[in-house]
Amino acid sequence: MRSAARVEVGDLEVSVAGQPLLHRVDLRVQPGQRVALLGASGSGKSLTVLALLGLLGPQFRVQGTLRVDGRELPWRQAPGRRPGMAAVFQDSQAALNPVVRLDRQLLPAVARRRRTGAAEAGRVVAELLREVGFEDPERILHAHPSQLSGGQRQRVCLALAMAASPDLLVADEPTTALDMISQRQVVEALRRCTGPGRSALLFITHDLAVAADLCDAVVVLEQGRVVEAGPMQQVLRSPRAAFTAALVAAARAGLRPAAAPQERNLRPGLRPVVAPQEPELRTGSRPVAAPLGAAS
Ligand SMILES: Nc1ncnc2c1ncn2[C@@H]1O[C@H](COP(=O)(O)OP(=O)(O)OP(=O)(O)O)[C@@H](O)[C@H]1O
Repeated sequence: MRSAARVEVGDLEVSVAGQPLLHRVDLRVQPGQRVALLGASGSGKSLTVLALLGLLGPQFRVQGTLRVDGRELPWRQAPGRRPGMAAVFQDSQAALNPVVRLDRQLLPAVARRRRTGAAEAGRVVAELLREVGFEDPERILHAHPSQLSGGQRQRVCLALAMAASPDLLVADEPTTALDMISQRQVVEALRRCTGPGRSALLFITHDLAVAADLCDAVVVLEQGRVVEAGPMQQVLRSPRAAFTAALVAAARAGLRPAAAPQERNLRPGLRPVVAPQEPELRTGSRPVAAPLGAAS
C-alpha cells in the first residue's frame, strides 16, 4: 500500500471564457490525512477536484501549482488516471455498467490495476469488498449493479477505487444522494479504507456534520475562494469566516434529542448518523427478501 505522498495545490485559478471561477485556491493533504473540502453548491468544489484529478476539459484555463511529494505535475495529462490518485463520485450508477454482472466488471479491472492474474484478482476483490463492509462478497459479485442500493453501489465503487492502492482517494459527494443508513455505511467504509498508514482522503461535501465525523482537517470554499482552512476541531470551535460559522450553526441546529457527542468521535453538538444496517437487495425497483451481506 502506497501511503506516503503529500499532495499540494497552490494558487489554483480556473477560468472559462475569461470568467474566473476559482481564485488562488490552496489545499494540502498530508499522507494518510482525511481532509474535507466543504462549500455550498456552486462554491467550486467540483472544479477543484476535477483540476486535481486532471479531468478539466480544454475550455478551462488552469493556473497554479500541483505538487505530489514535492514533484510538480501538469494540470493536464494524457487520458487516464492521475498516478497515485483514485476517485469516487456521487453518481455511482454511471460508474458501473448496469447490465453486466459485477464479477465481470470488477475482476478484469482489478487484474489490470494490480497487474495480476484472475485467481489473485478474485482474492483481492473479495478482500476489498469485505473492507468496504460486505460480509458476503460472492453474493455481491453475482449481482448486477441495478440489484444494489445506491449505498451498496457506492461501496462497490470505493472497493474498485481502492484496488489501485492510491496515495490519495478523492471522494466527491459520495454520500449526498443516500439515505442516512447508507450514508453511514459509506462513511464507515471510507474510514476503514483511509487514514494514517493508508490512503489519504479528500472528502468533498456540503454536509459539515458528515465531514466532522470523518475528517481531521477542513478547507471551506465560498464563491471559488478558500475562506477557512484548518484542523476540524479548531474550525468547529471557532470558525473565522461568517460562512463557516453559519455552517456550524446549521449543523448544530440539526441536533436531535438523542444525539450524544460521546458516540464514537462525533463532535459536540453535531448530529450523529444512525446505526448501520444492511439495506435490501433489489430486483428492478422491488426489494427482495434476503439482505445482501446476509448468509446465503
Ligand atoms: N463549464 C462551465 N462553464 C461555466 N461555468 C461553470 C462551468 N462549470 C462550473 N461552472 C461554474 O463554476 C462554479 C463552481 O462550480 P462547481 O461545480 O465546482 O461547484 P460545486 O461547489 O461543486 O457545486 P455542487 O455542490 O452543486 O456540485 C459555479 O458557479 C458553476 O456555475
